[in-house]
Amino acid sequence: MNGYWDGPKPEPQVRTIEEMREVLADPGCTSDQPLYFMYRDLAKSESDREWLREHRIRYDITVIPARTLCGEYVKTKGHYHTENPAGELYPEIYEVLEGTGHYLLQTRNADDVVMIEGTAGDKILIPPGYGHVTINPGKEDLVMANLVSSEFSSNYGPYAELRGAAYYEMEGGALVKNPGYPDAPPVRYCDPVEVPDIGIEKEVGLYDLVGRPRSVAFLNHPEQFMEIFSDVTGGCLVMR
Ligand SMILES: O=P(O)(O)OC[C@H]1O[C@H](O)[C@H](O)[C@@H](O)[C@@H]1O
Repeated sequence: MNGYWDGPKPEPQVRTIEEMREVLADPGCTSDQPLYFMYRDLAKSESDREWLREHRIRYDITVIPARTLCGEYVKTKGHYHTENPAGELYPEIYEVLEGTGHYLLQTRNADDVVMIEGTAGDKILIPPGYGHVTINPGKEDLVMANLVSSEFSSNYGPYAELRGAAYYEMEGGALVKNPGYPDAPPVRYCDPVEVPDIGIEKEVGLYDLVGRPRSVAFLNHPEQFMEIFSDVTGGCLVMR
């Protein structure tokens, strides 16, 4: 992540293949290398850290090296988010800093499966109600940042039980249906978002939203933003 972060750099959390085995297309695959690196709860200064804490927001950077595991592109483990006090599931927003990301979203009962491709500068919204996996389908590292409520936690159980997301992306780009989801519909495709109303734009880095309460309020109060988000995705991402 050198070049994308000039603040204090903590030790990353590292995902190993052992933690990922149950969600891989080939659970018998072996690798002695770490799969991806998560630099969580970053802040460039003490005053930024205080602001992030006050507004209950976390900024993270994740680095996913370009590799395949027994023919499957390396991806994140996959999780759903918990509910906020208003009963809405927490959303999240990503920014691609380098490389290409395939964000594979699915509803809790997998009756909607959506792929969003992002390259440098693109912002990818994970709306309330969707779980997500990020895949690096490229030949270079995928470096991405995210803003998310510091109050949320990740629920990995449903992905683990069904052995991953509804589809596996294999080398060359083929999407192979996970037999654990016999009724999953075909993948739909949506685009990255811009939400100029609240200052989320391609040329504005996510970290630049630190210090702008209006830009990040949706992360803790998604229930107040459902219409805006439905509009900016042209209805492609259904708010649930
Ligand atoms: O938690 P995983 O499914 O491994 O996905 C990895 C990512 O998850 C969340 O979005 C976190 O906010 C990121 O810090 C992390 O990099």
